[in-house]
Amino acid sequence: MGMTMAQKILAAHSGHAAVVPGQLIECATDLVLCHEITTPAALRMLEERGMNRVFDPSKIVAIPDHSVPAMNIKAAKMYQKLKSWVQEQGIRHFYDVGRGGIAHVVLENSGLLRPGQTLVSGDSHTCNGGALGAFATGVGSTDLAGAIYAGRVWFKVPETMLIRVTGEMQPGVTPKDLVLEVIKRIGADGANYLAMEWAGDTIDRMDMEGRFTLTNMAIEAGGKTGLIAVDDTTRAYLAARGVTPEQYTEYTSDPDAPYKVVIELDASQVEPTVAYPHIPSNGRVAGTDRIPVTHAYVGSCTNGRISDLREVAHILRGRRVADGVQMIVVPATQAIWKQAAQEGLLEVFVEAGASVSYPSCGACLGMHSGVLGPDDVCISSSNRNFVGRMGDPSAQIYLASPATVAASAVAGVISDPREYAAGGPGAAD
Ligand SMILES: CC(C)[C@H](C(=O)O)[C@@H](O)C(=O)O
Ligand code: SF4
Repeated sequence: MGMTMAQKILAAHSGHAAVVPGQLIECATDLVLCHEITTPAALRMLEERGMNRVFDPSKIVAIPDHSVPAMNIKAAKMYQKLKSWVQEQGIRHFYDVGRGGIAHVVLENSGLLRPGQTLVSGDSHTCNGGALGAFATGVGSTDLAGAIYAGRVWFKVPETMLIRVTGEMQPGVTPKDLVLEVIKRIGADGANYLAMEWAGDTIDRMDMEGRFTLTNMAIEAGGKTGLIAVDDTTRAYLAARGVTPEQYTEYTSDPDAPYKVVIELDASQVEPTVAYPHIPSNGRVAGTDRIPVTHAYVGSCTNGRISDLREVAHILRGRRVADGVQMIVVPATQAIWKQAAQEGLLEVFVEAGASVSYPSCGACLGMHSGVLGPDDVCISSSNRNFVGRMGDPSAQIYLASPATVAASAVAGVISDPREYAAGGPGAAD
């Protein structure tokens, strides 16, 4: 019996020639990503036991991103804790405020995360990194403490769900719509503890940014991680970041790999999709109900990348955000912010009446910089629409692609972005 990519990576990190789904292994971690929300708890555990050390300072990547710049004293203390630990332990890969941004997106772009590696972090969207052919997953603070101290974690080897996507996406349809469609089909627990491996000609043609959007949302279906095999697109992406093929290992699933389930998706049949409150699996076709919105948010580790911002600018150029709608655009990292500025995208957003914010998780999880009030209705490019996720529990969150968010911001009601192709409603020319 062959092995899946997930099995092969885990076997290589646990000293076994082969592993089988369900097997408990002790696995070496190549990278540990640390942010200021969950790391302090892990550090406290280690300190209380006199175990305050790191297994390898060059394999820890520290990036404050959730509550930065600090909005209150508690947040300032968490940031201080991360920063003082970084200094005390000689951690080299520290992306301070002003030099980083949302951790998952900073990491994917850094050249530090490479195919064949294992990555853990105290953050559920660590699965994002799986688009690079790495086994990347979120862990709790106790496992995080173990990883920081010993560079090892316990895993149960997951079974794999193969999602084979074929065909051309219609214009106006994006990877976000594909992943919302898959989660709608399988349910928010449809991939519980499964590795979600994406393949097929649609994925082969997709750029890395779109692939990260797919693997990022594995956790919204309960997945242990998302995975995409390395191809020329991945290799070129890594080469552009100075990573050479000798620095990584490519794993692919065997033809007779034991997939638990195979999902077939015809991309040409997928429409712009919106996940209605309060669960990401509650997808419907965008614009079916023209629901009035008070807020529009573009950002997060799912959809705050440069290609997302370009799509938003494409719709906003020459148009205005509807009166009564507060739109915020949050480039995911400093580098993306700079790129967006150079391309004139930020000017388009400001001209349209949107507010451009500094890179952070703030609005995505209702911490700062865009918290929703009672009964607010937000169309969001993020990944979670749980009760209270972005602020008041009575607020309603609808998840969608950046294009759908932009179209809805202009219309003032949830809309199909295909109506906003050049020359559509409100266009300047
Ligand atoms: C704060 C953090 C632990 C959390 C997570 O793990 O996902 C956050 O990033 C989120 O998206 O809800
Ligand atoms: S952007 Fe949102 S989903 Fe991503 S890590 Fe930050 S809070 Fe979590």
